[in-house]
Amino acid sequence: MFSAYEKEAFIKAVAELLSNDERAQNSNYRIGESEFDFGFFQTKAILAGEDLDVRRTLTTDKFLKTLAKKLGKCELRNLLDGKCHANRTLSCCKGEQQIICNPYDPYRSYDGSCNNLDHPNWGKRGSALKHPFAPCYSDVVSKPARSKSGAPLPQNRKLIVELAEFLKQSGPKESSSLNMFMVFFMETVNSDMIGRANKRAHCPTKGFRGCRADGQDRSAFVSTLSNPLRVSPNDPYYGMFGVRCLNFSPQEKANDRCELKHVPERNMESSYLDLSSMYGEVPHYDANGKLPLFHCGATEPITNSEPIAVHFIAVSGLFSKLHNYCVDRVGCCPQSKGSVAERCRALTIGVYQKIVYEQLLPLLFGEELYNLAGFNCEYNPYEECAVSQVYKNGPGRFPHVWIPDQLAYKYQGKTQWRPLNEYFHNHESFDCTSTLAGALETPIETGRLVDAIVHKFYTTDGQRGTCMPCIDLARNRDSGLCPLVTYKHFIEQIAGEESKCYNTFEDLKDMFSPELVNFMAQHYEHPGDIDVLFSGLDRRAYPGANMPKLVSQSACLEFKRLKCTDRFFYTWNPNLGEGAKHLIEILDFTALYALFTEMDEVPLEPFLVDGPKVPASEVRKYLESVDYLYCQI
Ligand code: HEM
Ligand SMILES: [Ca+2]
Repeated sequence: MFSAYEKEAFIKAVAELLSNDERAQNSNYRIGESEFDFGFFQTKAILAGEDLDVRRTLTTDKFLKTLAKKLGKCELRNLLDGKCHANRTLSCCKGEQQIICNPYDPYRSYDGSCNNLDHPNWGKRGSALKHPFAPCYSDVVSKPARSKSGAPLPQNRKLIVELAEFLKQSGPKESSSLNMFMVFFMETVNSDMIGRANKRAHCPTKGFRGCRADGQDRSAFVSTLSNPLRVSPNDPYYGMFGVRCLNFSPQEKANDRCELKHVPERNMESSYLDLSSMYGEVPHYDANGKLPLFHCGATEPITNSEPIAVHFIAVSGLFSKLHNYCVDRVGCCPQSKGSVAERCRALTIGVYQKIVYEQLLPLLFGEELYNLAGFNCEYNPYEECAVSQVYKNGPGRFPHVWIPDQLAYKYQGKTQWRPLNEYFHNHESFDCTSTLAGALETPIETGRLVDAIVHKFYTTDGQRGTCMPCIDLARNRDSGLCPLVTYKHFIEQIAGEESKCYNTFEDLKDMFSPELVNFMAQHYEHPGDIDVLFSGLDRRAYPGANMPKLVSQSACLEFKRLKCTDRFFYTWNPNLGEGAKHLIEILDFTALYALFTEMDEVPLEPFLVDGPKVPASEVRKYLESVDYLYCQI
């Protein structure tokens, strides 16, 4: 029957793609310009070279959904686990596009291809995330997981609102010395390793609707491009506005080889930490090798990303400005060989990787875990550079809870506290130095889910917004992630730790406070039902770490893989000159602040509030004294 199912799947896939294209053209299906969430779920276009991949993925998806109806769960699971036939693919997938690499090319590609010479596709933009173990869809292929009893999991928005209320009442009250600059830098890193892939059509859109513009109900124009979240009429916040529906867009999978296996989502960035979201998919420089820059140093791809706060632009702008600064310096050298743009790009990426691995990660993980994790690896060409599906839709989103209600804006030496949502709109009305200076002074929020993310995220009128943790939970469930305790066992196995079983809610006391255990017992049927997103509520932590234990273990695995599988990682990139190596040692955020902002005093510890500062002029003077190094990059 396989070939009949395949034919049927192909027809369904083509029909869906055609209908998506039609809907992208029809304004009834699109979120309108006057609506608060215009742009929030924006979709990229399916480009000419990507057509076939998208269609094959969708065909296989339809095929697997048919199998889910015809086969028993056990049979289907064995098939997708590869236990019946190795590497089985659909017949429509014959013929693979070959990428030819030049092993002597001294520079990275822009899409990540050819970083691994034996597997040119590894880490490339458009590749699949990875399932470290089989997902837990209730029908094995696509339907959301259910509770042990078979009942649906707790209702999304209700669970999040009640969790927010619980944390307000009895959550931990400690404060942190980490600042929001660090969070926006982490967001920059995140956007470099994971690119969102909402389901696409051939023309880009600012988002497809699932809800009516007034939010009071689902829209008549709901389609496969949207999957709106329900809100109860008794909702403590949205109830009074009559909002019963929140927009939400499902994401695209990536199975371009039509494999019969568990299929993860598509990553629209290269996985490598190569500033791909800043540099873009193809080189784009002026005649001198400089990046054309917009407000706060935004490159064109950064200008086109949404939803983003002006801080995110300003942080990535520090790196694009470094690129251009380098081009200016190299231009003054008596002789220079090779592409100036590419050598400055390699330097900029080197500085950025150094900050991530030598400054950010030790601070997040604490010394013990940092040393335990084995970041001192050598280049490993045998492992694929990929981000895991569970990290992306579960523990990797943990830093969202650090977002506060208000962020400081330090204009002409005076601090104003402004609500979060303001920074997402009219970016050009913000002064970039004041924005960054404010982020340095704003401590992260710990232990609470603030109204600015639970009710008013991305609002334009200060009242009606969307619910970011609800979107996170919806992503967790949509992508079929297995429960928290399953993931915990998986990590424990890797870390060589002992595992215990969780049969009763009481058993959770090793990782949750007694009050939280109570909360969970009131909402879930069984401890084994709790969603992995709540790994962020783990109260255990490694000594000196700034993240909960399970989250930091998860992040460790990802960052270790991204480093050790990168042939051009700055510590072993043979194509960096002596000047570049030296500059990478010298340049950090203190230097970038001194060079590219108007601050009189710049922080020595840029990720901490109230850290020590030094006069920017002194830093600049020192940096000028090493300008000669640019001639040897
Ligand atoms: C103020 C800072 C941040 C804002 C406003 C923000 C906002 C968002 C938004 C709107 C999404 C898309 C949600 C969806 O449709 O699935 C998202 C996704 C995500 N965020 Fe954040 N985020 C921030 C910081 C961070 C940080 C610091 C991290 C962790 C390093 C992070 C990790 C993620 C991950 C893993 C995803 C899913 C992948 C993706 O869609 O890019 N975010 N974030
Ligand atoms: Ca990248």
